[in-house]
Amino acid sequence: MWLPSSLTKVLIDPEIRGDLPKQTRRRMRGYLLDFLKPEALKHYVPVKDSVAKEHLMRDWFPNDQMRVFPSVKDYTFTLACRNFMNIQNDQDVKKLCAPFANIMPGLFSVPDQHPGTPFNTCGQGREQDEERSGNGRQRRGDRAQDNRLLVASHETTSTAITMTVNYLAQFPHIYDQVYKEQQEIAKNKHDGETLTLEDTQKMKYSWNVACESMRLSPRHREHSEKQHSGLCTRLTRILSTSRTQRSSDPMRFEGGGPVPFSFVPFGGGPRMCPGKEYARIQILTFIHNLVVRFRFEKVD
Ligand code: HEM
Repeated sequence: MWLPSSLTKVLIDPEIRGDLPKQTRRRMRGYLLDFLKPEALKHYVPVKDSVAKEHLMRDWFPNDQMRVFPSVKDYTFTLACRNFMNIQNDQDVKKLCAPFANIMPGLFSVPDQHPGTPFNTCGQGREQDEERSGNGRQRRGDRAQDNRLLVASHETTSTAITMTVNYLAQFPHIYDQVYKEQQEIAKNKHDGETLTLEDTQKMKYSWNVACESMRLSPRHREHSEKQHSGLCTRLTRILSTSRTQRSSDPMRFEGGGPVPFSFVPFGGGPRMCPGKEYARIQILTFIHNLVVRFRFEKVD
């Protein structure tokens, strides 16, 4: 059960929760926009492509069945560590992953300090995180900034990828069209050549499918609100996205796209999610590598 955001607000340490004063929020948005400009995105695509390949070959290839969400979270977490914290070594990513996994559930829990509760475990995760970065070595503000970026970029995109895989597994005729589009891109690559930003721009149908998966999943919306907790509560007060158009058709995103505010997984207006393009290339590189290598069906 999700707790209403007004309740979570009073429970969480503001530094973790990301409920920022207006000025800090603006500064962070400026910093992020710089980080996420097209030149930067261009460099992220080959990295995301290689990490997706490695991830699928290592974690998916040996298995007949996969639990998609936990596995995709490893992929997005590795990328967030590489892109935002410059942590390149897999062992270091793993070290950070455990305390971070403990922090996440505690952010949205009842403040019960008893051992074993999510809130208590969250505190321990945070201490480990402080130990990792060394109290003197990394300023508290910088660490909070890193944590916010990790939270904002990591679970939202893994939820979107999971919903897209779920959608593709449910609708074989849509899977076939995505496969065709991705094969078209794959067949023009030589061995070892990575995807580029231009390639992701050609993945129009696949992006429509990802958008449709996000739109059809109110859980996704709740999830991104949870993960961006404090960063994105404004829109929820005026819109219920789970009530917007419900019939399934990825082609609605063609041409001028759906009517304004009928599709708002990234919010809208001046506070619209600055990570949209980053999320788009992350989702598409994963889907590309998945569909050109695997056929899959839903077990549960
Ligand atoms: C599928 C993935 C994602 C979804 C669905 C999503 C969704 C959202 C939504 C709904 C908002 C609130 C917008 C509003 O209030 O109008 C938001 C804000 C925000 N998002 Fe995302 N997001 C995603 C990925 C990301 C990524 C990858 C990053 C960072 C790299 C990011 C960083 C942020 C930040 C910093 C804000 C606050 C912006 C502000 O208040 O000015 N998001 N996001």
